[in-house]
This record gives sequence, C-alpha cells and structure tokens, in this order.
Amino acid sequence: MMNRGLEEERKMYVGVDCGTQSTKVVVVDVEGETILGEARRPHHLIEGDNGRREQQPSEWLDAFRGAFQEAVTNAGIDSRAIRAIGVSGQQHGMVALDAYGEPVHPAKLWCDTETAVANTALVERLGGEAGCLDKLGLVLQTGYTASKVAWLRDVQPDAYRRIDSLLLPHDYLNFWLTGECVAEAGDASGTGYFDTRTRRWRDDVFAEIAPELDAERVLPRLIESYEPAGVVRPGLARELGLSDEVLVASGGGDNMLGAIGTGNIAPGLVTLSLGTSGTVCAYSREPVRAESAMVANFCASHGGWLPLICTMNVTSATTLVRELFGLDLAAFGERIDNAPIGAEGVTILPFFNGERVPALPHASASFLGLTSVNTTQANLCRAVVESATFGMRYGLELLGDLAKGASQIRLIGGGAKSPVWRQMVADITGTQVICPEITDAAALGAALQAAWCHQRGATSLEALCKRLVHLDEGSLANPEPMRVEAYQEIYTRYRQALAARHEIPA
Ligand SMILES: Nc1ncnc2c1ncn2[C@@H]1O[C@H](COP(=O)(O)OP(=O)(O)O)[C@@H](O)[C@H]1O
Ligand SMILES: O=C(CO)[C@@H](O)[C@H](O)COP(=O)(O)O
Repeated sequence: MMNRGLEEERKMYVGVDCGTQSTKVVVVDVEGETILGEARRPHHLIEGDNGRREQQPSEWLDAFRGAFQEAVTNAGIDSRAIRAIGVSGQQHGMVALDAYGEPVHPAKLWCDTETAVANTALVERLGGEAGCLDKLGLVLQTGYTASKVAWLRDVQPDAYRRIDSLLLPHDYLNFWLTGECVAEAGDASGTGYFDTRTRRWRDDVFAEIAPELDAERVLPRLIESYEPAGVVRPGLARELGLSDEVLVASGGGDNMLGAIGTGNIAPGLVTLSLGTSGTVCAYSREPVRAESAMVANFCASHGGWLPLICTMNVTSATTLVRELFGLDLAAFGERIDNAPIGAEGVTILPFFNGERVPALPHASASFLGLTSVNTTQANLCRAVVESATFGMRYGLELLGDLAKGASQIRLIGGGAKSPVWRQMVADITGTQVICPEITDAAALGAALQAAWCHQRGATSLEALCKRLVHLDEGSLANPEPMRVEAYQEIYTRYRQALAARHEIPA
C-alpha cells in the first residue's frame, strides 16, 4: 500500500476494455508515469450454427466488478485516489434496452453473421455501395449495428417493440456507471446510422432500418470525446469504494482507444491488433474515401478519423485449432516454432464464422493441401496463425497509401504476447514491429482518455501518450529478408487459394 500523503497527491485513472473474450482493467498513475495494476475477467459467448454470436450484457458488469477490484488490489492503491474512469468496448454490438434499462435481447456482437441477409437488403435499400458512401461515409458491413436492429425487427418483433434506447457495449457500461445515455463519434461511427464525416446520427437512415422507433428518443445524446459521460452513480461509487464525483470519460470503441494506447493519435503510425478480431488502422486528420468498400472510415475517439480494416478470424481461429489439439499457449507456440514457413504446403482459409475482410459473411473455413505426410499438429498450428496474419496483410494492402507511410507497426491484443507471432507479422508485412509494454492497449488508451478528460486544459492527449505509452524494446521484431521472400511465395499461395475458393482476385 502506497504512502498515504503521496497517494493523496497522486491522481489515479482507470481504463477498462470490454473485449470479446474478456474485460481488462488497468490502473494508471499519470504523475508517476506507470501502470500500477492490471486484471481481467473472461466472458462467455453464445454461439449458434447460423452465425449467432451473442453475449449477456450482465456478464460484462460482473467482469467489470471482478477485474476492477483485482486491478485496484494489484495496484496497491486506495480506490478513493481514482479520479476518472474510461471505458473501451468491442465495437458494433447491439445493446437494445427497454424503458427500465434492461436488455430486450442478448447483445448481438460484431462477429455475429446471422444478420448477413438483413445487411444485404439494407445496402440495397440505401442505394448500394454508392448510396451508403453518400449517406454514411462508409459501406455497411455485416457486423455493424444497423443490420442487427433490422434483424431484431424481423425476427423478434416483441423484443423490438420494447426498445427504448439503443446503445453500443461501451455506451452501455457508461450508462451503468453514470445513468446517462450518451455516445461519442468513434464508436457511433460503427453503427451504420451515423454520418462518419459530419459526426452526426443519420435519422433518415435510421428510419429506413427501424421506422417504428423514434431516433430522437432511442439514440443516445452525442458528446465530444473530451467530454465526460457523467459521474459514477453514488450507489455504485460506494460499492466500488470510489470517492464522490468520479468522472467517467466518453470512452470509445476498442480500436479507437487501442490507437490512443499505442500513441497512434497523429498520422504516421499503424496499429495492428491480434485480438479475437484482427484490425489494422492508421490515423487521418480528414475523413477517408478509400478505393475499397472494405476500408471503414471510422472516427477516432479523440478527434479525427481512423480508417480501419477488420478480419473476424484471428485468435478466435487460432484458439479453435489450439483447443482442438488440447494445447496450452506455450505448447501451441512451440508447435508453431517447430513447423517451417508455409507449414509444408498446408493452407488454411480461416473463415470459421464467415469473414468481414474479405467480405464473405457466409463463408466457412477451408483446410487445403493436406497430405498423409504434412498433416501434423505443428503444421496445422502454424498454418492457422500464418493464415490469420495473411488476412492482416491483405487488410494492409487495402489500406494502401493510408498505411504505406508507416515505418513501424504497433502490435497489440492477446496474440502480440507471442514472440513467434510478432516475428511472423514483421516478416509477412515486411515492416518493423514493436509492442507497447502493455498489449491490452485499449484499456491503457481508455485510462489516458480518462486522464485527458479530467485534466482538460491542463494537459494534452499527446503529452499523456508521451508519458505513458512505453514501448517494450524487448518485443522489437525486424523483418528478416530471407523470410520476407519466403512468405511472399506463401502469401501468393494463400491469395490463389482465396481466389479459387471464393472468387476473390489473386
Ligand atoms: N502467447 C499467446 N499466443 C497466442 N495467442 C495468445 C497468447 N496470449 C494470449 N493469446 C490469445 O489472445 C486472445 C485474447 O486476446 P484479447 O486481445 O484479449 O481479445 P479480446 O480483446 O478480443 O477479448 C485469446 O484467444 C488468447 O488465447
Ligand atoms: O468489429 C471490430 C472492428 O470493426 C472488432 O475489432 C471489434 O471491435 C472487436 O474487437 P476485439 O474484441 O477483437 O478486440
């Protein structure tokens, strides 16, 4: 436990990231420039053969409570020293609440593909890709919130009729913390009823999706990303051991706060996340109209924009293969290390639950090139990690000039903890890779945004990033020319397999 006098002077900030597989919490001492404590609690996924991927929002609250208490204990601080909390959340999830603040249906997540048909119909109604770009500044993808609302209307009309507010996962946690229904541009830009250029709700688009619902009533009030969502409710503050008037920052989508947590708040860097999903994003001061409809012109959660591509099958795919063989993470890492580049001819298209980039919401996974000689645990483990990483390279290529200027990839998410995977990312992309000291960068970004909100006027987000985004020099991975060349060939093989199986140009 820290010296009491010192503790009173110091301001502590908490960052929370409600990811797909778990909630992570970090406690940050801004003056001391240190991350004092971390903790996480897992979530359970409700899955169905039809692409259903849902979660009970109540699990996020339990996970929040558990991880919060443990992180504070690990930090060795008095929780009354906490001045502000920032919340990051998995993007796009539909949290539809009734008039009592209770979910009318489990949250339908970003990785749910049950609504693919509803999404195709919506894109058509909005005038195709051109119509979407014109109205929203991006093209609707299965996974965004819009088709989930349309699906609920069609499939669960009773639940749909009870909707009183429509939130995203991080908005819901902010609502639980403060009682306020608010949203900020970063996360709102992934709903599909928000104009990502003007940073406003598109009531007319929302009326196409949910004609019976009044946008004014059900959509949360928009706030700026530097503004607080509110203060922690007195009852909850008592339960969490907080002092009065603890601010809750606006928070944002996990990728937006991951960008902050890697210092990617101005042009020139790329953040690549190996979480349940795989994402690549680069900051832009202007809205982006990319050549590919798969590049999402999302807003950042500190001002500006964050063009991003997202693949759905990263650690979700690697975990599936790892668990199939009953391997723990260390043994899995060994298997990957023991197989040669290219896994002796095994290629996996890892679309176990469909895919967003490339846009194949109905796809399933393919294992190709298997023979009686190369069908080994090591090759299958290596091939699934290679394939997830090839998906990221594909995304980087789609980002094109937006990512080309980047001399370094800031690697985050659970997969970034693996040294062999880090090197693989460097070799497959041909770019230097480094991790921040804390790979749960979205939680760190949320804590930094909380400090920015609390200390508004006294400090800048840039200064806060300089103080707290520490890079782990030990994680540095430089592309090695021989391996870069070898992977080029294997990547070509992957693209050819993609073209042959799914009619996507090689
Ligand atoms: N050393 C490692 N090698 C490979 N995967 C790892 C390693 N450490 C953690 N992971 C994987 O990272 C995933 C969790 O990543 P995380 O970024 O927390 O996901 P999310 O934010 O989507 O919940 C888990 O599937 C876990 O198995
Ligand atoms: O859908 C997207 C981005 O558009 C995903 O990146 C989600 O935001 C989930 O993130 P993780 O749980 O994988 O961090």
